[in-house]
Amino acid sequence: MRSVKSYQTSSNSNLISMPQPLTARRSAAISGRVKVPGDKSISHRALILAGLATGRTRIEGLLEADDVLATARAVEALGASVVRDGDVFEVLGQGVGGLSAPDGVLDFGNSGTASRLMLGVLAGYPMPVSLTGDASLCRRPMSRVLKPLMEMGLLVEDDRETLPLTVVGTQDLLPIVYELPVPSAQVKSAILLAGLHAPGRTTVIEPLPTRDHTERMLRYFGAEVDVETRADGSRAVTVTGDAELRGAHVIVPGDPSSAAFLVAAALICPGSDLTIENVLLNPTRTGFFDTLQEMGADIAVLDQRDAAGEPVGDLRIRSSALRGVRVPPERAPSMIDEYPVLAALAAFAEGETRMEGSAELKVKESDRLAATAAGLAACGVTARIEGDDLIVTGTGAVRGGGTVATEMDHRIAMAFLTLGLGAEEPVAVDDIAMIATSFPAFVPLMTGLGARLG
Ligand SMILES: O=C(O)C1=C[C@@H](OP(=O)(O)O)[C@@H](O)[C@H](O)C1
Ligand SMILES: C=C(OP(=O)(O)O)C(=O)O
Repeated sequence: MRSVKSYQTSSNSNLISMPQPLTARRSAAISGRVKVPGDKSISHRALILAGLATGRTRIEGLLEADDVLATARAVEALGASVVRDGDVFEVLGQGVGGLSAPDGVLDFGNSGTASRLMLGVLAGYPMPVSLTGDASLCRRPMSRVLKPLMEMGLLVEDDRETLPLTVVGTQDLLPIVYELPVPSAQVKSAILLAGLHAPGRTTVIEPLPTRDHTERMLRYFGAEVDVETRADGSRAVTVTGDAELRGAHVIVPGDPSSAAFLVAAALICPGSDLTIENVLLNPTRTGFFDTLQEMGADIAVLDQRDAAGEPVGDLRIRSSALRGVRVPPERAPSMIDEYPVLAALAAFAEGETRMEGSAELKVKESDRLAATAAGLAACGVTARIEGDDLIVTGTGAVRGGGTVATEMDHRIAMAFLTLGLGAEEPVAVDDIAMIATSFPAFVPLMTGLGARLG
């Protein structure tokens, strides 16, 4: 058994390291049968709920990437124990309300999800806790979670709205009804986690459905959660407070946001025939696959099944000629992390792809609208930003030949390495270090399937 405290990660140390550039070259078929690592969103939630549960939780398939290890360390720093036993992570939780003050600052590295969800947890504890992150995370907006949590009773020192910050929670949290001003599963989840400590019912109203892993997993651990879907498609999610969570057995399915890069590579490299096993197919996460099917992609879903409360299946992808499409704004939450790789694919399609209503992309690890448009321009692809929309003009072929600035963003790095596998000239990215935040095995896994990366 090994405690997570002994895991060293590359991104959250804030050490200045040398950039690690990498080049992608035009590749032949991407073929074989693979599994992608565990879903990042579900992995964060499994660790957090396990820490808040009484008794032992066993987590199979946890994503071992820097973002998730930041959550694991925070859960440990707050008094739960997290140990690895072979392929399974075992968490001994302290119960809702049973966590204790950490010795030092909680460092969330590059992870928006870890920091925002933990702010929701900390709202219920009357103790000062300081949170920080890397340069990218310290630029990202925290007011979106602090505002509702302050309505519930959280205090924030110095009125700060970005990390680093110090917060003090309370045992007397107020339950609230809160309508999300931005479609964000992180904000919804932070409020629901705080609601576990509040007496009565805490409700989050979401005009557009966002990923619902927190709701599903709260129920799985024994909390009372009601979801009402209204005629206009909005959802009211209510958690009943003073909840008790019981340790559970969680099985984390493969991450569709990581699978997206493999799918894209198989679509653009001629002669590919790739099967990805055990991919999470929760409908709040499948907007990318739906869009690809509209673009003419040959993707078959095989053997749909249930894995501990989440739908999963195997995907078989064969290389395909793609056509440009309009991606409507209401689809954005179900594919929010897949826009950079969709934009890369759109470059290989015939005709224009309009990705509408992508404002949230501006506040991710980088401004992904700007970084994607700049990367496409560096590769000779015509793309423009109109307001919150990204428009890519595909011609069926990509020149490549450029160096892409990844802006400390793992998804920009992986999207442009993928694009390079189909481009005429090699495509370099300036730094692959941040890939470790979500998909550390990306390069060896892709290389094993036939990708020319080096
Ligand atoms: O709740 C989650 O696990 C996530 C929600 C999304 O962020 P927002 O809530 O900011 O949209 C997504 O971009 C992120 O990668 C993971
Ligand atoms: C946006 C992402 O993650 P987070 O918000 O957790 O940093 C992502 O993984 O693309």
